[in-house]
Amino acid sequence: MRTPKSKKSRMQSKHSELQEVELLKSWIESQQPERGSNPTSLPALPLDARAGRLDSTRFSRYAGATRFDQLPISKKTKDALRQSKKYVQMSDIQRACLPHALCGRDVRGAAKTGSGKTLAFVIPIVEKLYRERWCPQDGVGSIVISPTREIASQTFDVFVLDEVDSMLSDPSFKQTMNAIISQLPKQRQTLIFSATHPKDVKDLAALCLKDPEFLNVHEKSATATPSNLQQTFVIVPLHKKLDMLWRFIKKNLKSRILVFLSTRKQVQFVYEAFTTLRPGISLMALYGKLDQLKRMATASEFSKQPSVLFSTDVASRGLDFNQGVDWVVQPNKNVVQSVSGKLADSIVQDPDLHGLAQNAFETYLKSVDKKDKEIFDVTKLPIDEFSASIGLASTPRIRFLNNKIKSASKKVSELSPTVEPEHLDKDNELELLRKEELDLGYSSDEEGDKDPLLTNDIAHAADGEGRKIEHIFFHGVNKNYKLNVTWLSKKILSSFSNSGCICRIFQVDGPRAHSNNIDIVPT
Ligand SMILES: Nc1ncnc2c1ncn2[C@@H]1O[C@H](COP(=O)(O)OP(=O)(O)OP(=O)(O)O)[C@@H](O)[C@H]1O
Repeated sequence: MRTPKSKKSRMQSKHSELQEVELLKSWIESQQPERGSNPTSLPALPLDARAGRLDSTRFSRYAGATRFDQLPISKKTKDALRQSKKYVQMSDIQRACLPHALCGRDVRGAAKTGSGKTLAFVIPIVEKLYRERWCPQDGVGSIVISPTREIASQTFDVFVLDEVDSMLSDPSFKQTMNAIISQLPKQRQTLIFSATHPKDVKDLAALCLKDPEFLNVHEKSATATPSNLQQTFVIVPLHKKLDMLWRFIKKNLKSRILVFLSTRKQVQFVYEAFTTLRPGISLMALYGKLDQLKRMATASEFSKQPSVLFSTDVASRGLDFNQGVDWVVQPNKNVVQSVSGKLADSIVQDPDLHGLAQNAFETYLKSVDKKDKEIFDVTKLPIDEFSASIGLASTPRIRFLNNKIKSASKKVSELSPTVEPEHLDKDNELELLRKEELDLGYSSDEEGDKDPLLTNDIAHAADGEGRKIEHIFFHGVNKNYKLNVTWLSKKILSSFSNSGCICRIFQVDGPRAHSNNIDIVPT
């Protein structure tokens, strides 16, 4: 137990702190880095160079410092950094930002994720509050806003926005942030940090920074991730994703695998479902609605042992998992085991799991629908296969999706040319399901989103006169989709115009099948 300090020693330490503060203020003031400069481009200070007061009027330069102990920061901070043994040399973003931030300037810092941005703002905050002799009676001295509770700490003299790019991607966060900014005192130091610097970030910086220093230490880098992070991707059809994930986990039972899923309900479902199937590795789940203590315990537990952490994007930025996360991807389509059968069995026995599967299904589709519509089209997803792949016996009816499909079909019929009366054949009117539901008889393992009318992968035959017949089959017709014959003819003509064949189009609608022959005349 530490013995309480006597009044005399408290006075002495207060006196030496005040002296230190005066020294720090003079040092900082006299050696301010040039405005607009990037300290990393200055020559490094010699290793044995003296730091601090050099004589009665001169102080050492701190722009260009490479080590923490060359900076005008308090003994307390230096001791803490030294004790951790880890923090000796500064990272690039720290070398660039700290000299400007320590002399009270607004800073906009951009550097890759994991490059040490946190200390680049924590040290200036702590130091400023120390030099100002800030105490609890003075109220809130600094506010740090981070996108997740895990990395946020509530500390108004210094205002920090960390991971601002990630925060701005959430409209509700943007609103909250604007409300906070409108309440801040005009006199303040503001530091903004991000891994990327899109227009949103620049606009916000223009709004809340005064004469800022912009320090981008990785601007020549093509990516916002560290160069030693190996990135691989595997294209997996939606309905095979769970199988692939299961296989991947089973192959990496000694690893720490962080799995991001689009929604909380998906996390809950995959976590519960895989727990039921017992993969042989400990499983964990992390999402925003979990109690904060549980979230922190989960994140810390994950760092300690081989495990799989299913998470929403609550863990996607700023969380520092001590020992790193391993991930090896070895996709091999032929050996992918199917978990859907096992899942279907589990779901039959467990109504709760059934409810979770339905929620996961619906929220996944909604999450896709929220994405960039030019790239992601929820109506093109193979939803029946997806539903079966997560163990559901029948595809749940999703109202928002049905409405979308209806309006998509309306657009198709509006876009297709008007049918001339003589071409209309009521008996043979074709009904078309939406494009992605067309099935040309590929096995269920076939992937891709092929346009059946443009593919040559169709059955061939010949008619009595030896003319080649191309057969096109449509399956699973949805009554809402009416195909305009003229439109279809044009589409076929564009594909087979030189083939001189007969196109025989089959619509297979349950037990009934209609066919419609269209003669294609060689052009
Ligand atoms: N100068 C340093 N020397 C050694 N380790 C450091 C140094 N600065 C930071 N680190 C360590 O590097 C890791 C990443 O730091 P930090 O979380 O601050 O990065 P970041 O840029 O904020 O990342 P993100 O964008 O993901 O939040 C942490 O484990 C931190 O302790």
